This record gives sequence, structure tokens and C-alpha cells, in this order.
Amino acid sequence: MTQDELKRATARAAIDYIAPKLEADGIVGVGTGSTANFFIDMLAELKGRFDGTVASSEASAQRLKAHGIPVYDLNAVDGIQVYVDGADEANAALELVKGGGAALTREKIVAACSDEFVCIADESKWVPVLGGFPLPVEVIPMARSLVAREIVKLGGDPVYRQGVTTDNGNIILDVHNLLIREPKTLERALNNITGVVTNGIFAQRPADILLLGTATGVKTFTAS
Ligand SMILES: O=C(CO)[C@H](O)[C@H](O)COP(=O)(O)O
Repeated sequence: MTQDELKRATARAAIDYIAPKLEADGIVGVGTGSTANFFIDMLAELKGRFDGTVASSEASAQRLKAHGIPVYDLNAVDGIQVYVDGADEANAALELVKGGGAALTREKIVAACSDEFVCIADESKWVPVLGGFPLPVEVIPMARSLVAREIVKLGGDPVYRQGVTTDNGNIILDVHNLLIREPKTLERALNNITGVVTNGIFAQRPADILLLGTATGVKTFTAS
């Protein structure tokens, strides 16, 4: 199977997982990226069975609206029933690295508001230790050099993601060569650097369930 077929299969599994739980006044949080895009296209089948969505990026909001799915501002809703999003890496504790699509800050905000976080990913994202994928960090533009120097002190090699401005008007530093053995500690340490908006480690709020697309079918994991 191709990676896209695995992504499509995991998106289908997420639809099957959330469909029986949806409430007429429920809000679905929607992530960003190619796996989330498959999910958005399938979510259109469930239109009318939930109230609407909150999107984690302008790109996902546009795709949802193109399907006629209502998109609300997060401040206009009381909470999010379930959030479905992809990841760049996932470990057995369902701690994640996210932000390959530069949407990490809004993704983390939506995850923090959600009763349940369903991660959808193909098997290439499953790792014993986070950190093989360069860790995205969203930074206030004027603090770029300051933050880069502080990240070097933590042992990482930050690389400016050229030509990318986030939906919040900020820049991204991708941090190479960090083995993330203590995700919660590093998540906090990076967020503590002045000028960092947030980083792509999702450990303080990990996923609740991971639907992993593999060559032998979609496997379901809960945090171990
Ligand atoms: O965090 C993300 C965007 O900021 C995505 O979830 C992550 O990059 C995975 O993307 P894809 O589904 O295209 O592999």
C-alpha cells in the first residue's frame, strides 16, 4: 500500500470511530495536513449529524467550508467533543511531534480544548523515541536569533524554515538532532524560552487514541 492509501485508511477509521459518538450540538476539532485532509473530505458524509467544526488552520477551514461544513471561531464554542489530527511522530505514550505543516500552535490550542484527541497517522510516524523528525518551534519573528541561541544551549540544531509564515504571523525553527527522551520536560523547557510561542511536542496533552494505518490494517492504540 502507498503512504496515501494508509493515510486514507486511517482517516476512514477515524470517521467510523467518531460517527456513533457525534451529538447534534457537538463540535469536531479538525487538524491540518494531508491525513487531516482525507478526514475532512470524509467528514462531509456526516454533515448534519453534528453542529460544526473548529479548524486548526486557515487551510483546513477553507477545505471544510468548501464542503459546506460550518467552521466556528474557537471563542464562539463551549468546548470540542473530539479532535482529529495527524502527526509527524508518535510514541507508545501517544506523545507526539507535530507542526510539519506549521500549524502547531493552533493545533495545540484545539487539542487543549478537546474532550478527546484522536490521532491519525500512517505507520511511518510510529517511533520508539521522539526526535527523528526535526522539531518545529513557532517563534515571534524578532526573537529568531535569541531563540536559536537558546535552543543550541539545549543541544539542538535550529534551522529557519525559509519562506514560511504561520497563520499567527510568526516564523518556524526546525530543530534537528534532539533525541526527545523526556518529552514533557523538553516541551516545558522550550516553551519557557522568551520569544517561543509554542513547540511541536504534544506531551502535556498527548493523544487519547492513535489510529495507525499499517500494511495489515488500521491498528488502535491507547496510551501505555
Ligand atoms: O502537525 C501537522 C501540521 O502542522 C500535521 O498533522 C503533520 O505534519 C502530519 O502531516 P501529514 O498528515 O501531511 O503527514
